Amino acid sequence: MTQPQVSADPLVVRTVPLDDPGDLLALLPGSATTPDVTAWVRNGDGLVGWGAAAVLRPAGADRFAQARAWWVDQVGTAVVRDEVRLPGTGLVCFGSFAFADETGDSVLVVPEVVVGRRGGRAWVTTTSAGALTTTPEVAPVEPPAPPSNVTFSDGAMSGAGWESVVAEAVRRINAGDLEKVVLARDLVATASEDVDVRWPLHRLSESYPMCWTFHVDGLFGATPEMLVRRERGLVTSRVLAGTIRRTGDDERDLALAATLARSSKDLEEHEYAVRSVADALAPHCTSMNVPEAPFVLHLPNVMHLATDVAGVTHETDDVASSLTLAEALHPSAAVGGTPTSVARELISEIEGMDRGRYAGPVGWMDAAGDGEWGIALRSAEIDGARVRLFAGCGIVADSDPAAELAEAQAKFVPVRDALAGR
Ligand SMILES: C=C(O[C@@H]1C=C(C(=O)O)C=C[C@H]1O)C(=O)O
Repeated sequence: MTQPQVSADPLVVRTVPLDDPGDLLALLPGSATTPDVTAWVRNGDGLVGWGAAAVLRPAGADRFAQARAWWVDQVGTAVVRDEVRLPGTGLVCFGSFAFADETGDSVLVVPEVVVGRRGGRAWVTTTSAGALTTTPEVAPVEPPAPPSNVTFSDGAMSGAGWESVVAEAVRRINAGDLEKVVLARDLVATASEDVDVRWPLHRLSESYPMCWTFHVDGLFGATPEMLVRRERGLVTSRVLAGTIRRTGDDERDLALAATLARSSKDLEEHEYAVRSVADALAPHCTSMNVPEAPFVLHLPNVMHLATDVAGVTHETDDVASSLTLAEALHPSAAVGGTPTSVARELISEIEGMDRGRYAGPVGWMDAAGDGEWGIALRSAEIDGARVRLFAGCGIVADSDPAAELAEAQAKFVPVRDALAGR
């Protein structure tokens, strides 16, 4: 296990207002010189960062507890001057957590520079251990180069191999072992040179502006699913489960959306996911609103059944509150299954790969306990010239392996396209 790194000096943090810096992603410096660029952007708003003033690499079943303890320590010792005072100003960290308890490393990073924008207001935060640094100039840099000569190949399993794993899961469900399990597969993209993560980030945020485009320590993607957002006591979660592929023909897609909203298989799968989120949030909330029926979320590649769950939390003195909630929710039935423990065991028994940080919480938090933790979906892990893409599907009693494979293919599309040149 990687030992947690604790910086000895307290963090010195300063946030000042900024004139509109334009496209946040265009500010990220070249990844060859600054590998630690971080991003969390949706519809043009969000946070981007670079450099690492403090880093923690927790692992194992208590990775969230380690992360919380570290954050409580950082918040308790940091010297902060915040002239903007919005969620995401002052001391902030980005994080990305392993899906499983047994495998994979997680990471939390406090960037040296964070630039944020929210509702027409922008700011820059500088953080360093021990001494105050000067506020850097914030300006767009040279755009990144596209990945070169990208080829794709199967990851741990071929499509046919994965279909037989799905068929095995359907057998287990019909034997009464569990109700739902989410199974994923990976795909490997290989380029002829190291991939600059800023390229796919730009492409993803352009093509999927309604999703949260993220990058933390090599894991990037554009997720449509918000595990939990906490903002001044208001807690929200966007639950997705139940998917249909788009055809590109708007009229036909509308008809398909109506079919999705009536499909008992998809409604059942969705219900498990909503229930798992509502049950996990309930102990942390004084009041909650769980809509009775889902809406259909239209994305360029797929449509999902979606439910926005909202609640009010009474846990106002927890500086890691958003992470406490993310831990309580992970893994929801949207990425694990029902019952959770049986589904987790089945995933590690038959999926045949390590998910790493795919399908784990990814996002940011500040020193007030506010933050946003998405589920790292439509994502990939970048390692030099090699990029590992992930996609998964919820399997229930009447799932068809071939249809699930096609659904997984559709979920690879965002990152696949983002790795292509223009
Ligand atoms: C597991 C993934 O997606 C999840 C599974 C869904 C489904 O099975 O219908 C829909 C949205 C996500 O909650 C993925 O994108 O990899």
